[in-house]
Amino acid sequence: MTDTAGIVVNGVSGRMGRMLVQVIAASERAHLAGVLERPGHAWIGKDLGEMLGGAANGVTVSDDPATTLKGAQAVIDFTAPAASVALAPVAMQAGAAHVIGTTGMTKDDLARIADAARDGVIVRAGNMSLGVNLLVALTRQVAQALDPDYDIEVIEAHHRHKVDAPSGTALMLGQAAAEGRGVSLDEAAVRGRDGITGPRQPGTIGFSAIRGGDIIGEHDVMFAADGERIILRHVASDRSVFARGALKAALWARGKPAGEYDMAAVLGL
Ligand SMILES: NC(=O)C1=CN([C@@H]2O[C@H](COP(=O)(O)OP(=O)(O)OC[C@H]3O[C@@H](n4cnc5c(N)ncnc54)[C@H](O)[C@@H]3O)[C@@H](O)[C@H]2O)C=CC1
Ligand SMILES: O=C(O)C1=N[C@H](C(=O)O)C[C@H](O)C1
Repeated sequence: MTDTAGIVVNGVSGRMGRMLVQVIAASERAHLAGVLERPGHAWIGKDLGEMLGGAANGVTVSDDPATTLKGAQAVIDFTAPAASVALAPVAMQAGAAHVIGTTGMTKDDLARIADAARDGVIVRAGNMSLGVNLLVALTRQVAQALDPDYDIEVIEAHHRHKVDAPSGTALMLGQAAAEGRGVSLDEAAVRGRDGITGPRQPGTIGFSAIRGGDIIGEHDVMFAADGERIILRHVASDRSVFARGALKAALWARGKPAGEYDMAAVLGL
């Protein structure tokens, strides 16, 4: 146990928190060093194994990050923007890497995370899967290769519980398309259309979001021109792809210089 990396999971009762507990349990290189939930959550002070519907496992759910992170290699955090922003300096102070999968951050949230990363290692990505990070690289390459008269549209679909749009992944894909084309995403983005919108403005990058049922996460990048369309697609059929990527990031972070990294760095893409 002691020669494996101690990993703390934040937001342990959530969809990703539960998946991370399973992925860490299956890993030969990591063990669960602690679990966190938000203050006031019904699981605080309870045994994690019992809360998950099984036998007691001796891991108590805490709402005290500073204490729980002592001695841990990393904390993996798929929660909410305010929670991740608040945790970042605490993780840095504890000497733990902070792996952030949380999406829906504002520019101010991102600036605060970048600020915290001056004191330690943060790995942050809107999507931790290998497949999506490859798709990001392909999107940049295709956008660079095509003339600007190929209209770029990013279409994403997620489950009914998702609270942010466009998804973090869609924004990564849009950013890659903008970089490939040599434009600013802030200037090119068109987010959703409704009513008399007028014809499509040349050079824009459109975003559309679908929400429904239990869709785990689907992303298309469409390059549409007169006479043809190219569509790059990723479909996640199991949340373990995100959790495995996050654990890989947590292990990769060991000994890295302070700074904010993305999954392209972790995966060597
Ligand atoms: N980057 C990636 O690969 C992925 C990112 N996500 C993102 O991760 C986030 C969470 O997604 P889900 O697990 O589906 O949501 P969820 O709603 O199922 O879980 C969120 C958990 O965070 C907890 N939480 C909220 N505030 C907290 C605090 N202050 N301290 C500790 N825990 C706190 C909640 O109680 C809940 O258990 C979302 O932003 C989602 O977009 C989800 C999947 C993959
Ligand atoms: O909320 C989710 O579920 C997901 N969120 C991430 C995003 O916003 O892109 C990644 C994945 O698609 C699942």
